[in-house]
Amino acid sequence: MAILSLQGVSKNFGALKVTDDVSFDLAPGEALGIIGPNGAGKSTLFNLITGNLRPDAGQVLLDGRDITLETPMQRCASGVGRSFQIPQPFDHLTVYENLLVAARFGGGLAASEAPLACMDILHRTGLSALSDRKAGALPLLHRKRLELSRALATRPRVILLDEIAGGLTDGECVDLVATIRSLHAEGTAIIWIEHVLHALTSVVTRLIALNFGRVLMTGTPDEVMAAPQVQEIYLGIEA
Ligand SMILES: Nc1ncnc2c1ncn2[C@@H]1O[C@H](COP(=O)(O)OP(=O)(O)OP(=O)(O)O)[C@@H](O)[C@H]1O
Repeated sequence: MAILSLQGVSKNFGALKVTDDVSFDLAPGEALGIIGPNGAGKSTLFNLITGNLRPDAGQVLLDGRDITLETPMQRCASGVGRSFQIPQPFDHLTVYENLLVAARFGGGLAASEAPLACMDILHRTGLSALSDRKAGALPLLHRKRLELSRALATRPRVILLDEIAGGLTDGECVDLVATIRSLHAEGTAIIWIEHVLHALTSVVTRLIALNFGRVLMTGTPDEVMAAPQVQEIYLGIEA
């Protein structure tokens, strides 16, 4: 059974149809990429999955259970974690405190077990040495790492990554990809929105191309990237 399913999900902002009858299944442990031009509705799709937005039509299912009307907090507790395109840490808290909040209130960890779990995650994402630093003082790479760490601290079974590699140098990107790969290897299901295609396609086994809120194409990364309609709309290449 799919861990996550979208069934005919649509969302309008006024007259603008931002998500248009989107359906797909995510298998347990699958790594799925989502691509599409700016404004295609990628982040909106994440907001519909996490409950930050309610769809106008369609259903979101987790483990076959309809969660369409559940709050973001309920979905997080059920195992849906996310990172935001623009990192959203509590700037006035330290890196460690940010994780603690995510682990206690998002991941439901007890006060006795959360500290060790947070230190493990910080080690894994390369932030241990910065655990006492205020989140608001971190440079971009470390803010991205913190965003990923916060998502991990909620103990997700499905993690949604929104442009986590954007703005990083090639070297920084390699490290981040290694962390995401290790998550995938452990069996965490991943949906990753990314414009840095070489990073994305080095991890995901399936791609969905979105355009004007609709699924334009689904397939292996090679199939989707080679498709004339994808090249035309996404890469600006005339077919
Ligand atoms: N809360 C909102 N109210 C009105 N319009 C919105 C809202 N959120 C997004 N939009 C519009 O919906 C469209 C899709 O936005 P979305 O952020 O989902 O696109 P995206 O594919 O993630 O783009 P990008 O690659 O630039 O991040 C855009 O035209 C955007 O301006």
